[in-house]
Amino acid sequence: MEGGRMELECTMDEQDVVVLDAGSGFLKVGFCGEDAPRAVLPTVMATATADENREDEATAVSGDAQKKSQVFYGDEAVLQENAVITRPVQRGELQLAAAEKDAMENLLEHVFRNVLSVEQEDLPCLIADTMPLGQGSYATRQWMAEVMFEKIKVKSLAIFNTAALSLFSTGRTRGLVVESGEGITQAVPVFEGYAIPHAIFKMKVAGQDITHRLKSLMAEELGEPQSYRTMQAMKEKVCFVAPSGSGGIPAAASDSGDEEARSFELPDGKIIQVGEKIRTGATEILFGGVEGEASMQKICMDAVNTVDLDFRQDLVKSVVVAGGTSMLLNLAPRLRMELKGALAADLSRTVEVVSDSQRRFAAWIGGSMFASLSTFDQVAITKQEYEDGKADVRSLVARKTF
Ligand SMILES: Nc1ncnc2c1ncn2[C@@H]1O[C@H](COP(=O)(O)OP(=O)(O)OP(=O)(O)O)[C@@H](O)[C@H]1O
Repeated sequence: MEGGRMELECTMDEQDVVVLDAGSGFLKVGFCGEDAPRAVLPTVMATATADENREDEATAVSGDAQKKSQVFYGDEAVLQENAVITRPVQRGELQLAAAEKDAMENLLEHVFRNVLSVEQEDLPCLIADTMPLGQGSYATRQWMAEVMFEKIKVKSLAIFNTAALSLFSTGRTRGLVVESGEGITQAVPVFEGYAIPHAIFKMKVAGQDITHRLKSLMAEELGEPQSYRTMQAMKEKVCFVAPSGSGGIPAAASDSGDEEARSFELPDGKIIQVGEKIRTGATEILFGGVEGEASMQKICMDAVNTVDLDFRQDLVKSVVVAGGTSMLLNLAPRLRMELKGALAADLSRTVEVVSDSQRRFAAWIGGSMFASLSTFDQVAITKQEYEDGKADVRSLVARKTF
């Protein structure tokens, strides 16, 4: 290994390993060795009370004999209007309340049975977890292990930190991973493939907050509110990061440039042109301005300042952006500029922000690559180990997840 980069020996195994990354917004799932997830669906379950008079609905009978409830997952779930919506992962953490656990378990069963259409039993599985291994993640990892072995009946299970996997997808083992998804943005120092828990800094400002900010800016502009889904699509199409901060954009922005890049079709068919102030104003919250929350550059600085002096150069040389929100145009150069201005001279000179083309699904892709290696079998918890360690699954996940 040289300078934190390593040779990736992708020794393909014959076996299919299911690779799963369930984020606050989207669940990514597919098979090892593939370069993209087979399916990406909202991490959402909706339970609607069905109209009793409608005979044509496929229903699940609830406890109440009078009522029937219908369950939807993913894209179908977010479209439901009069339904109880459950989002089991919030701000990057699997919620352990009964309703959320129930939703996650059902969602996993749905994914294995209907989305992947695989024989449910006896498949190895790799799960990406946003929370690093440590006290805070033991309970969720224990619950995941129980569900995967007892309900999904996997053959073996490995759980890895998303940041370590994202870094792995770039061929590096040392670096500062800046993950920004739907619910959480975090700066995670990774050393020789391991996330360093005490040096992780987070902020609750990510894709969902940009979407909400855009929603309110557009409601003012159009005089009527648009749905979250519409605003999410608009964000992904027209928003970008101001190269040098909001201060760099003139008050009366010229709105010049590519007309296609700033136009968006509303659900009613009307095509609007979105001004530069809105396109960059919504994303500016990543760099400060949300009360009580840090900025992307602050969490990076905190992470760098928390690790050993010897390791700081390695970190700033490989600041790797990952997650859906890192797809925003100009995010990497802006972060580099902010860090250059904030770091001490010796570190500022070497700072480099890596923005791979596959960054949106970096954690999933890293998982897909790792699960293809022959070492996967050596690190995964086998069904036998789970059965033997059942009395203390917590200590099993503490010992055998990463
Ligand atoms: N091209 C794009 N431009 C801007 N944002 C994008 C783009 N593509 C995806 N996103 C945003 O990325 C977010 C989803 O990213 P990702 O799938 O990494 O999050 P997650 O894993 O569900 O959440 P988290 O990691 O926070 O728990 C959404 O907010 C989505 O709108």
